Amino acid sequence: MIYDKHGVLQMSELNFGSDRPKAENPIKINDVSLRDGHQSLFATRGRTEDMLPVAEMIDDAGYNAVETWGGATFDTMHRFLGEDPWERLRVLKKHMPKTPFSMLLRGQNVVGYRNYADDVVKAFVQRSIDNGMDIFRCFDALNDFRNFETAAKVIKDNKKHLQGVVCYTLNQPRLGGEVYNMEYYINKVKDLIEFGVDSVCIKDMAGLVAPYDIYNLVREIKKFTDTPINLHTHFTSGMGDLAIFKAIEAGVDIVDTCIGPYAYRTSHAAVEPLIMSLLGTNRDSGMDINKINAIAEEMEKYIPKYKHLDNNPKYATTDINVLLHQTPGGMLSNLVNQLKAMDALDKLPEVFRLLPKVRKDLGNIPLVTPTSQIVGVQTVNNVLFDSYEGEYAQITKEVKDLCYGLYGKTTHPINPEVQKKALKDYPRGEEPITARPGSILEPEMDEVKKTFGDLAKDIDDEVLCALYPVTGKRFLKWKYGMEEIPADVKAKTMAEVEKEEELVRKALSGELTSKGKGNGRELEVTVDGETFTVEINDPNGPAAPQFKGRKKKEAAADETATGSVVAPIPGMIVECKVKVGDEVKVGDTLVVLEAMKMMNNLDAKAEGIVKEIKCDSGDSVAKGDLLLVVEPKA
Ligand SMILES: O=C(O)CCCC[C@@H]1SC[C@@H]2NC(=O)N[C@@H]21
Repeated sequence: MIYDKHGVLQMSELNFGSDRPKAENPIKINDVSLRDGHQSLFATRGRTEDMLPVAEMIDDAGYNAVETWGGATFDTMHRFLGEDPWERLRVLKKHMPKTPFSMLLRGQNVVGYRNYADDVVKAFVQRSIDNGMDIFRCFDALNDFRNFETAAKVIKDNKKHLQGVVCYTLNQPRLGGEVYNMEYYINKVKDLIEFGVDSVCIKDMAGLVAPYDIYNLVREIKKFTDTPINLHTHFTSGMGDLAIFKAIEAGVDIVDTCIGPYAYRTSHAAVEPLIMSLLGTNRDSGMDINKINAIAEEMEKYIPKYKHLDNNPKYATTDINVLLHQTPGGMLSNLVNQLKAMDALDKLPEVFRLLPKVRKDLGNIPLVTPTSQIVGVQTVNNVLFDSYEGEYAQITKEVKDLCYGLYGKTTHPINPEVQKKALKDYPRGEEPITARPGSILEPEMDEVKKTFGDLAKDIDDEVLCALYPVTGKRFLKWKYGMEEIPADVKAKTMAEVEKEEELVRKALSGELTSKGKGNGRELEVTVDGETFTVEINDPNGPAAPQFKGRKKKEAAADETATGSVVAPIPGMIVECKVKVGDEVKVGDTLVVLEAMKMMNNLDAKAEGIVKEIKCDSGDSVAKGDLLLVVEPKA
């Protein structure tokens, strides 16, 4: 008896434990907290040390699989956290030997933002397997499955699980093109099955799928295949839980969830209500809610370390606007941060307004890493540079590559005018290719070995450098003690986090004096001899104050001097292409600047001789920083 005579639910009567009768067709549940959960909520900054306390508990909870790696984790770990991504995989595997590990692999883009050569893809997948990976959720941002071929072969040769992904997106009716419909998705699923995948994932990376749409889609798929179907959706619009429920009703086999503290907003449905909602039904997961609850309570303890990374200033946990701009959560927070750094946050509405147009220009592609980044950043460039140089004045290298066909086949043809502009003087030629991109890319691993020499001590180091040459090199110097890990990269203890929170509290209550950043929103405070900058958000507003870290001295840029080349946007110097004394002509590339993961060539605007160089590979630069001086020809 679950209800008493008044119809009131008697919780004590429910058998919450995993010893309850097994359901007819139990839903299989994945946990994605340790990868997509913190990627979606906390800019992928989750540290291994905060995963270990729950690792064994998660391993014991009866999940189908646990997503521990891939996506943006590889990038953020070595770049921002000073952590070796391979080591995380090994350590987690030691603590979680029972549950299969799953990773998000961006097909030929691996865990980066461009298509890599086949030898890099092979080496990466092989080392992932050797280090403990079991299930490869393999996707391509254009749904061009030729980009799976190289990775799939290694996965299959090693008898690991290949989960093929169809990226789910919506039409933008205002802009025409009704391509993303039932027929499209059914054909894509059929293509995957023919490809030989072990399971299929419908990946709704932005949280767009409506409950009845997924219901109908799963029903249709179930008519022609027994291949297990996995739904991955985000909560963002608020439809996530409803979509999962309808998919379960339609017979979906596996769903992705997060544990409470890492769930909702731009992340995923929480596992707890799902387990409870299905209890006693034919799709009961069989999982023990008490075990999950214990994990949630442990995870809560570490949230103070990450709360400041949650950029959402709103009280609402849902955002229906995502159905219009369709930008995945991970990309949204990136856009906001970058516009902030450029003092251009007021341009965000304009970026959202133009984003669908840029998406259409670039072939009406799904927006998922790296295309979300490529389209988002190009839109930012169009907004910021448009006023004085016309649309597409600063085209990123990745847009040029996309126009050339280096990412694969776009859903619709690219706007010919944009394509022509992008491919002007493109080094591989001005005529786009139609072949599988990997088939024309020259091998890269030998060059990596030569370039990094003794610094890369093993194949894992080499693969890291192949994927991320500049930040990879910097990371290896930290790893082998050749350079000190900067303070803002090092992990903070809970005591330090608490001290920072205390500082912010004091700053807000007026106990600390402002050293006047002018606008009254930043305070410089000294505690125990250390100087900190504390950014104060509107104390009356809903957002928490943000701790910004140790104050850095920055040289003022000489923006006015003739021949000065300054950073037009903040970013990181990848390469300075010239040296002092070089003669340059208009259009010659002087510097390659990475901004928001995209490469921008900064070209000479006038003829002259390079007089001074003020930047080096790996330098972080702010907007307006002086990079070099070119003395104009008389
Ligand atoms: O924080 C960083 O700088 C690293 C990640 C940046 C890009 C992420 S990757 C996942 C998400 N999707 C995108 O297109 N961009 C973000």
